[in-house]
Amino acid sequence: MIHVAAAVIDDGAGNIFLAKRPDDKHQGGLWEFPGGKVEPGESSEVALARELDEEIGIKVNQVESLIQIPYHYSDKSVFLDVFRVTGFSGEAWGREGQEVRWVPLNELDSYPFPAANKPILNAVLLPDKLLITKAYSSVSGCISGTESAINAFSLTWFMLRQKQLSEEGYAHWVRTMRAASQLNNRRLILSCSVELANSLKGEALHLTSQRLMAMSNREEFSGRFLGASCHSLEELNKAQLMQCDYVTLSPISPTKSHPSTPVLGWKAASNIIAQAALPVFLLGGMNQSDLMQAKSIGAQGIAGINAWCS
Ligand SMILES: Nc1nc2c([nH]c(=O)n2[C@H]2C[C@H](O)[C@@H](COP(=O)(O)OP(=O)(O)OP(=O)(O)O)O2)c(=O)[nH]1
Ligand SMILES: [Mg+2]
Repeated sequence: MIHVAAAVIDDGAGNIFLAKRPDDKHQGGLWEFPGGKVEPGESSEVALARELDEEIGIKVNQVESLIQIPYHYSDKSVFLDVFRVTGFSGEAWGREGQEVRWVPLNELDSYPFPAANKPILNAVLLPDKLLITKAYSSVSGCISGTESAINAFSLTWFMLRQKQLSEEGYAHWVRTMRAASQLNNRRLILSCSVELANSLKGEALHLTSQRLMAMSNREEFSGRFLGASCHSLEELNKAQLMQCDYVTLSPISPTKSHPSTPVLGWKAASNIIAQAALPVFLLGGMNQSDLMQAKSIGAQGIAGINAWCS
């Protein structure tokens, strides 16, 4: 297994730094997050700083772990240890003659990357705080409640979970929310059947663990982001088999919405995340103050219904 440290660098204005791999190298001609092999005895962070100096001429002074991905190509196996660079000095350029580019977030998906990079893209495109709507009795109440939580916590994504609604009712709420002024420029994750999500042309769908376990092929969903609720390693493995783009892992701590469900706790969550090569949101009893700890055990971030109440 070749241990590689790679960097997601943003310019603070929503652009990500990419470099093109030379044609004659492994995965040549494809775009990459700059970085390279970790040398024996070197830590990933030290390797990252060395590689970014060598390849793109910047001095890194702050990084945050983003995601770790073991991947088996037919000719070699790599372990990508991916960091978000949160502080650096100097101006990034192609110091080895490679083509480089600052790419807007919404164009990242159109670049050809090595196959191992899909989870990195997902980790970059998904937020670290995810709102799951509580049950509302009217769509107008849902819109105003969701808008105020989104504004109060600067959220960009929300999942519309309304288990009390029929499929018809859910479709009606989605259409109404899409027409609503503030919510239509946030990213909506549907929580419904695959069939309904496809007919609503949803870009993102969250599966219950039952729907996940019943799914037989990723291609059943036609949108970009497929997520699923997981409560165990078995469900996580199924989510990875279905090439899910992210999962939620729950319940981490006791929660108002599921008071009698036994909790996983942080230790078990951390062990499950270590087996995950995709972004994991911790769910259940989470609130804002848990975000740092969640990231420190390798999670993408936190999700919650009651996490976003001031
Ligand atoms: N840097 C980087 N490597 C990636 C990405 N995705 C991916 O599959 N890889 C693979 C390709 C290579 O097999 C390996 C990285 O090796 P590298 O060629 O960058 O190594 P290096 O910078 O130390 O270069 P060299 O001294 O071996 O020429 O990881 C990515 O996004 N960034
Ligand atoms: Mg390299």
